[in-house]
This record gives sequence, structure tokens and C-alpha cells, in this order.
Amino acid sequence: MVFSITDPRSFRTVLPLYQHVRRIHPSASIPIILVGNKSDLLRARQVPADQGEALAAQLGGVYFEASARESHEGVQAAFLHLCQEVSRALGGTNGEKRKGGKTFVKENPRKCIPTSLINVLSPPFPNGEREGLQFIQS
Ligand SMILES: Nc1nc2c(ncn2[C@@H]2O[C@H](COP(=O)(O)OP(=O)(O)OP(=O)(O)O)[C@@H](O)[C@H]2O)c(=O)[nH]1
Repeated sequence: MVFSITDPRSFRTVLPLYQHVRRIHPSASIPIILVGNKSDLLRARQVPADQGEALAAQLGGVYFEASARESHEGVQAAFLHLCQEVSRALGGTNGEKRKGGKTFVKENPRKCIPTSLINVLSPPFPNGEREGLQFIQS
């Protein structure tokens, strides 16, 4: 779930949205990460990092700050963590299994994610590239 650290209203929408998802899927194991976006706009910050951390903990997830601007700082770490959590929730391993249908993340080849999941989380662009991460098909 993503909000803007410059916009407290967006922060306040996170909990109701989460509760809405939980109402629809009351018993599902839903991996959650909370991302405070626009971390490059430090002077415009209106949501302190500790509030983000507290809310993420309340939701049972981890808090990241990221910027979608220029360097995409923090985006990759957040996305990678989410993939690992989803893989774990689906009963995947930490990358030890290397049978068919797995995709290895280039930056950390020990972590593997089912290819079907990658397609859901990060559909390829028409040219075959994916935003944020580079993947190697096994
Ligand atoms: N500086 C900065 N600007 C960002 C970042 N992410 C998005 N923006 C800018 O914020 C504005 C809104 O971005 P959108 O991608 O339209 O996001 P949205 O959730 O639709 O935002 P709203 O239109 O405010 O509801 C755009 O001008 C983006 O360029 C970021 O990480 N840093």
C-alpha cells in the first residue's frame, strides 16, 4: 500500500483500505508492505517516518520509503521485499528450489519467485522489459 509522505490524507486512507481488503478476504494470508512515496521531497514531508513504521507494524507489514522520481530510490528494495513475502505466502522456498517455472532476481540469485507471480506483480512492457527489477528466466 502506498501513500505520499507529503499528503497526510493519503496516509489516512491506508487503514480503511486495508480493512476493506480484510473484509473481502477475512482469512487470507495477505502480505503487506507500506510505502511512503515521494521520499525525495523531504522538506515537504508531513508524515513522519515513525508514523509509517507504526502503521506498517499495526498491519503486520514492513515500512519502506521510496521515491518514484528520477533515481527510483527505495522502489527496488520495497518491491523485492514484497516479492519475497508473496513467495513465502504461496509456500515458496527461500530460493533453494530450482525447478521449472521459477524466476531468479538478478541482484540476488538465491531468491527465486514463481514466474506466474512475477507476471502478476510486474507485467512486462511490450518490449519485454519490466519496471524496477531485472529478471532472469530459469
Ligand atoms: N517528487 C516526487 N513526485 C512524485 C513522486 N511520485 C509521484 N510524483 C508526482 O506526483 C504527482 C501525482 O502522481 P501520480 O502518479 O499521478 O499519482 P496519483 O496517486 O494518481 O496522485 P494524485 O493525482 O495526487 O491522486 C505527479 O506529478 C507525479 O510526477 C515521487 O516519488 N517524488
